[in-house]
Amino acid sequence: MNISIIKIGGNVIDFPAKLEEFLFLFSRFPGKKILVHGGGIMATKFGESLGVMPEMVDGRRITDKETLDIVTMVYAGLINKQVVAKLQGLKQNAIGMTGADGNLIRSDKRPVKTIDYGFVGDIKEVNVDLIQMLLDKDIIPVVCAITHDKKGQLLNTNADSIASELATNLSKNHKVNLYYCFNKSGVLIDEHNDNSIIPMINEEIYAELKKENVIHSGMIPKLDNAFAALNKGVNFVWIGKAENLLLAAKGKLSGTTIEKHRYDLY
Ligand SMILES: Nc1ncnc2c1ncn2[C@@H]1O[C@H](COP(=O)(O)OP(=O)(O)O)[C@@H](O)[C@H]1O
Ligand SMILES: CC(=O)N[C@@H](CCC(=O)OP(=O)(O)O)C(=O)O
Repeated sequence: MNISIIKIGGNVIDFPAKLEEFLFLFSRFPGKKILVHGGGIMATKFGESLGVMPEMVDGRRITDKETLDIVTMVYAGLINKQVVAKLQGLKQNAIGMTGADGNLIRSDKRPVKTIDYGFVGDIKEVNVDLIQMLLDKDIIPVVCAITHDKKGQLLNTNADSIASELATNLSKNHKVNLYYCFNKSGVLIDEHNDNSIIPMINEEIYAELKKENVIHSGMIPKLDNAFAALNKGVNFVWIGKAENLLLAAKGKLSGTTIEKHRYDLY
């Protein structure tokens, strides 16, 4: 089976017109598909309105008890259910899920090393049978950034990592394409110039551009997840603008394609 995993983040979700447009394009996306969403911007705003200030380290949210409650309400509640309702309105039979639902994604609380991330989960197991069952029935999983430890504890897990792990686990039995949609045209040479797209990136170019600080902040975990997926058997990984999703699906140049190692280093 060919499966497409499509991820959207806070920069699309937080703008109603962009979200509507994206969901319309998603509804037109052909074949078996899964939507993974974050919503970090909304969680930050909602937290701040309740006096809970965000703390991020390397693109990951430090998640204390109050923050876990907030992200659960925002990701698993408001965003997930609104997205599912909108997809139903577009005649897409979507089902909203956290990692706890049907034991979809089990994770371990990240061990404390130099930093205590709190209730943040690192993914250990994906219930691929459940996804297979849903896709076989033409039901579209809409997966949010909340997982569980199977001992009763919910955990906050970066949505880029969820998309990458779902893709990797499904690629053992299927041909999987992974699309990271965000607010820019792709990985850029100048992040303020949407025309400066790097059409293809491999790990050598990535290392170089990271050293030069051309690639930084949220793009680092995104690319780490993208390369991890490709190296573990995912067929195709793309990073680009949400509105170019269908162009990417048709193989038209529109964003950044992740490439495997091309050269041996002597
Ligand atoms: N070279 C680069 N090209 C594009 N974006 C970059 C680059 N370097 C850093 N970024 C930043 O990474 C961000 C994307 O990461 P993130 O905010 O985590 O995405 P998402 O919207 O999926 O949550 C961009 O909005 C941009 O500010
Ligand atoms: C542990 C961790 O950092 N979790 C993320 C999950 C949401 C997310 O990934 O949202 P975007 O895709 O919108 O960035 C967070 O709470 O910000």
